[in-house]
Amino acid sequence: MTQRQNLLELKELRVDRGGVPVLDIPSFSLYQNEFVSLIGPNGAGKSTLLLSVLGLMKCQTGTVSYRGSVIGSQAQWLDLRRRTAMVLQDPLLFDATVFDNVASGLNIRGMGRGEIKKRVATYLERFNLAHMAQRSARKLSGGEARRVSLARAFAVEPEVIFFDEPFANLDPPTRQALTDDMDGIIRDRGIAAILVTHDQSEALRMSQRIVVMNGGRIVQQGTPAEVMNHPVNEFVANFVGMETILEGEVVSNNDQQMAVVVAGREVDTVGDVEPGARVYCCIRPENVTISVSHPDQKSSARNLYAGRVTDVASMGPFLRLQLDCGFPLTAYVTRESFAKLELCEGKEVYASFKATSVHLIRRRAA
Ligand SMILES: Nc1ncnc2c1ncn2[C@@H]1O[C@H](COP(=O)(O)OP(=O)(O)OP(=O)(O)O)[C@@H](O)[C@H]1O
Repeated sequence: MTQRQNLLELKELRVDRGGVPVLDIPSFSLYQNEFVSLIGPNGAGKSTLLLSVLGLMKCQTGTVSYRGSVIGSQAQWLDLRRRTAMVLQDPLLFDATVFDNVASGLNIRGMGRGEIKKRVATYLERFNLAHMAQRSARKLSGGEARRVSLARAFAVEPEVIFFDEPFANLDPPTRQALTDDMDGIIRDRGIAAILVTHDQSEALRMSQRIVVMNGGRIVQQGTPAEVMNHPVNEFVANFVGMETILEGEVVSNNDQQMAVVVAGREVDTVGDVEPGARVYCCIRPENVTISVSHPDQKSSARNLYAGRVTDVASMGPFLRLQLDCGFPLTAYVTRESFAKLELCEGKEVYASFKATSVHLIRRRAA
């Protein structure tokens, strides 16, 4: 197997703000072509981490390395910033035309006029802004302003891009369209990215790795399925909401009645994704029904699996069951049902859920 190339590396990074420690990262790496999402509650240190990576925040200790070299001098920080781009929640556009805003990063980098014109035209086109190139950036809607800010960031053709909540407060269709555009460019150009987001489905859809932060520390990191299905502690479990997230591949779609293969088993779902696509099937634990004998034919649940209880944990009025059905599945049962069904660890059960209970998210290519 080829070794993944380490692009950006943080070591022993500690940051204080207002005299209070807010970031403590013993080590963190971003690899070539990798898309990482940072999630965590307000004040977890996500934005501070992005600012520190670019040398925009004074660190008490620690190093930032890029392509194996520790960044030390001002010239090295400047070089790192020129190889990267950052998109913030507030688009922060200049009082100038859309064209001039998209060109601004290229002007700073000293690119020739002819080349700037060509480059800006390409990115205006990609973000569907060509028709408003001469409009004042001050007269744009929120969604249009975000497009300009994305076009400006991508126009410098960065090696790494950082996003700090770039789509917050946008309506879902606009958000979806922008993430699709952004995802396309990131893949085409092999750009590495770190996204700070409060939208977990966005993190699932876009990322190869999710990093969960709390109190200035990384509390868990892994593939979306690892983090969602195997939270390392109660904080992560509560924060991610403990859905079951299964990696699968669509094998058929007949009029939106779809079948997805997960760990060799078929899961029926409803949606519109083409066969061959890689997806996540997300199933909320409250939508899984448990029985100890084979349910009768009248059940409307299309998905039925024999499985075994592997773990039982208390969740307030419910008990949370971890099941092994050939794939991991989480279910909630009331204490009353738990007693009535005589459930316990090791018990053989049947788990069922409706096709409409499966929420599908398309996976990014690895
Ligand atoms: N200008 C500042 N001065 C002092 N402390 C600050 C300042 N900005 C942020 N902090 C503190 O630093 C810590 C980390 O904040 P940061 O903005 O990095 O968190 P975050 O995870 O990005 O939060 P959010 O999701 O709310 O944007 C918090 O405790 C915050 O109160």
